[in-house]
Amino acid sequence: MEGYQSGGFGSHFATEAVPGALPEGRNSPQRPAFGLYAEQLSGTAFTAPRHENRRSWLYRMRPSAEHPPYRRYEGAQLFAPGIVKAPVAPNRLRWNPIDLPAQSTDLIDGMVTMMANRDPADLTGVAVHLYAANKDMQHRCFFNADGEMLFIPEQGRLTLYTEMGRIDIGPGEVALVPRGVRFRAALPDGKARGYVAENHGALFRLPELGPIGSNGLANPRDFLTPVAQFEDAEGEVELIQKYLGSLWTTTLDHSPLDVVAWHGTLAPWKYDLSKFNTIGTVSYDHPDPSIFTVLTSPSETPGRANADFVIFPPRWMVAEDTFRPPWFHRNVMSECMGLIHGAYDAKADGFAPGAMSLHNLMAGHGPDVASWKGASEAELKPHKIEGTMAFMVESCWPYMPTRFALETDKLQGDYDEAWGGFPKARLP
Ligand SMILES: O=C(O)Cc1cc(O)ccc1O
Ligand SMILES: [Fe+2]
Repeated sequence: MEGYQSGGFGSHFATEAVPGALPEGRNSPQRPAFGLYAEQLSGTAFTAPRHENRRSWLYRMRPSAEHPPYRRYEGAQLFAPGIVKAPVAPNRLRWNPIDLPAQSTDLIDGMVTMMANRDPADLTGVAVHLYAANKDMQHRCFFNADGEMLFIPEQGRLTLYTEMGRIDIGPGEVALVPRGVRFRAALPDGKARGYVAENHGALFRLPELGPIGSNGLANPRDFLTPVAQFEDAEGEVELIQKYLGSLWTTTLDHSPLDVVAWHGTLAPWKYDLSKFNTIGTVSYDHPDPSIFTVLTSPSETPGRANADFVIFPPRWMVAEDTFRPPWFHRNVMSECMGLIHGAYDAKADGFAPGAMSLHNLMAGHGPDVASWKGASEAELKPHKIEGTMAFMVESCWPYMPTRFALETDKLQGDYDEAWGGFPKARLP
């Protein structure tokens, strides 16, 4: 845990990389130490209720206001290309994993937007991207004005050098970079592949626990926030941002990762999914997957999430007289799924690590024929599902796939066959 603060999800953190850099007793002294510039970074409206209010104060070597105008960024052709305007077919979709790039490609140029819903300017909705990269971001940084980014690695570690400190994650861990926070990514394994959920709406938070009580699911203290770490670097640095759905670039004469100290409640973090306290039935029936919610972004309608980040971790299955895998269902919410490793208990075939699926609202789905048959005939002993980690980004807004998602040869043309050939029920 060296290099991280474990004060708990959403805590008020305080950290300085140089002793004396963080002001005491006020946010904006007349002359901050060492000539640093004080800057407030808001994650919620100034007037958001206190328990939801998130902001941090950054003490940096130059104000981030000092930059030339942005112009359109012409790289990363598959990142935020805009959503196809054509009517969206009500079909279930599934994609094989994307290839690692043949040319040298960093995280930003290796981003591939698969689907999104709502316009980022509506301050709601979510976009889901894949990434595949084989090069560190060199002399360039990125930030997302459209939302917070949840990184979900599937292959290869990521080192995220952010304005607010450094985060190292690998497959099985996730990391969040708040809206607006600049970062660059290095790939310690030389290559990396994974998923990103980009949330334009209310900030991800831990779900209410209701009758579960005061412990369980993702426990607040397992979220790790970096300590301040900065770069005092002159020389050209390209700064790219995603803003209202498109990419923009400008050139600075220094690294924007020059925050020497910061304090506040808006901060990046990482979380090891193996720490999730998974709760399930110890009697009968398969509970709704909301019981596996790691993070939720509420919409304005109570109980109806703008985005839920849900995982399907290793767990004991003990339910008696129960069809144990996910049941057949039609959901008013829309479900985008991915797989980090292992196999998913509702899909015997065709859903490999790195793959993605989309079951939009009212699409009938559930176990494929082989999973249904296996689970219907299985002897119901206690059984441990091991070595797996699938996830879902569930949203109340139906997803629109991008043109790439609809045209790529990774799209499985035969996905509907997963549910072909169920034997008809025989009535007495
Ligand atoms: O469709 C899926 O595989 C995800 C899912 C899992 C589950 O256990 C119950 C409902 C659900 O949508
Ligand atoms: Fe589902």
